[in-house]
Amino acid sequence: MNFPPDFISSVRPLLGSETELFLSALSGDASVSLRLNPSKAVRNPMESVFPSKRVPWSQWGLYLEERPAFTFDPLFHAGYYYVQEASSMFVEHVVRELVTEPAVCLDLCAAPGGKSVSLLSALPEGSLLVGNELVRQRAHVLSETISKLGYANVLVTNNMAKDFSAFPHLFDLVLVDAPCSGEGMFRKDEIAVEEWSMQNVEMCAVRQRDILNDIWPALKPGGLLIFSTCTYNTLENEENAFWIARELGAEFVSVTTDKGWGVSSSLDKRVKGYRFFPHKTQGEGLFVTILRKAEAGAEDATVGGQRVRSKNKKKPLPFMKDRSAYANLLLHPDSFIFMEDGNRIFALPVEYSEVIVTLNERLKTVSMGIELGEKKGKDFIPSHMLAMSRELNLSAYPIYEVVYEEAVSYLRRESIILADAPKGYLILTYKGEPLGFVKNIGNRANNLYPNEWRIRSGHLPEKKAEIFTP
Ligand SMILES: C[S@@+](CC[C@H](N)C(=O)[O-])C[C@H]1O[C@@H](n2cnc3c(N)ncnc32)[C@H](O)[C@@H]1O
Repeated sequence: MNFPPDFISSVRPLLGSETELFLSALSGDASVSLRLNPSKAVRNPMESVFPSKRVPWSQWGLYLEERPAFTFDPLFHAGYYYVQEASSMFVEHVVRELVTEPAVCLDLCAAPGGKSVSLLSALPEGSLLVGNELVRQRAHVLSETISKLGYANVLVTNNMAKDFSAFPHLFDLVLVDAPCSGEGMFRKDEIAVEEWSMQNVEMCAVRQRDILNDIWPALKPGGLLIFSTCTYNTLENEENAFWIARELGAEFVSVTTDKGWGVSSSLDKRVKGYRFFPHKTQGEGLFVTILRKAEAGAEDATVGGQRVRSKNKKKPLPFMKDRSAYANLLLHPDSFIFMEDGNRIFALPVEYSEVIVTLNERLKTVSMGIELGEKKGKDFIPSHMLAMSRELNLSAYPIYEVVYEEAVSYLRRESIILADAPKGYLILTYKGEPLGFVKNIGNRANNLYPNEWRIRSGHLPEKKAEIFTP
């Protein structure tokens, strides 16, 4: 691969005699990995995934020997696993080691959702995750990723970092997986190579400081910031990490790593950080640093000492007093508060319902808790998010198990014919896992799979694309 000469000259001082090994690894093939969704993969243990070896810093990460056609595996769409680059899974290790109490967590730059997936599996039970993404279309991709996982303790928003200054000290943990120059993605993404320039590196470094400065007031004193990039240069990494500690007021925090993982330490003695280089670790380029915000002091000075509050306050949404119509949809209805927004019905985890409602009043919400469905006249149309939720009560609707070809046809949003099935709303399952709802009207079933998520390819692979062996 032809790397920009300025990029090569910028890595030489960092890597010295290892530069050639690094460049040759960066020209090689990226490894294929996925992380199982612990909330859904219970019936299919890790061992049932075809030839694979574990990602050592992750409890649920696996390397595959080849890249299957994931699109045609129904369990991929059912949220059984997420295709994720291995280095990124290090966030799971950091959170598991440092966060031991339920936490309110913000993943600020979250789309497409890889690190949110890691956070959700590692945060202690009883935590809340706010997954935020600035770019609207990408915020919907994030919501799709999170919905498929089936967690209820999540809010997905589409805001700028500074919008969160309306919530001073709300978050125990903030992850800023910052937009960066993407040098670590060079072997996966040719566009990242084409777009690389020193000016872009400098621009990214400045933008990262702006984002960090804007989000700082929302982090609790004593709270943790995880700052990460998928690039190698020190301007966006060590320099910015040092700037956070000095200018925003924070101390570096370490986590343990095993020598065998091949993780390198920061290239600057003033900074604690973790680096993933492709000639040393099996994964793409990554830099991670962790800082604890000072207990008191400078933090709010960055916003002029004022608690900035958004004026864009929507009308508060009412909680429903009569829960009877929807309670049977969930396995643990008493753990939820039911809420109506227009015709849409949501279930929010009791312990975070007020926080979610407050956030929803001031932010652009894409999804929250579990969307149960929509009222249309006398009809109630169950939502796809309910089908994906691990809270779904499988006895709320009749179940219809489909075979592989029917599952792919459903995921393409084709209308399907179900032999001997009752009329009305049904849950389609594949290998016992919910794929979504249909409304069976007798001679055919109306497909309720979300149009924007459908498999667009008409091709069907010769071999069933299935990750799990029977
Ligand atoms: C490195 S990606 C995040 C990847 C994601 N955390 C994951 O693991 O799947 C950075 C994200 O930041 C978003 N972004 C771009 N500019 C931003 C800004 N000024 N403030 C916040 N986020 C921004 C991008 O749209 C992009 O989705």
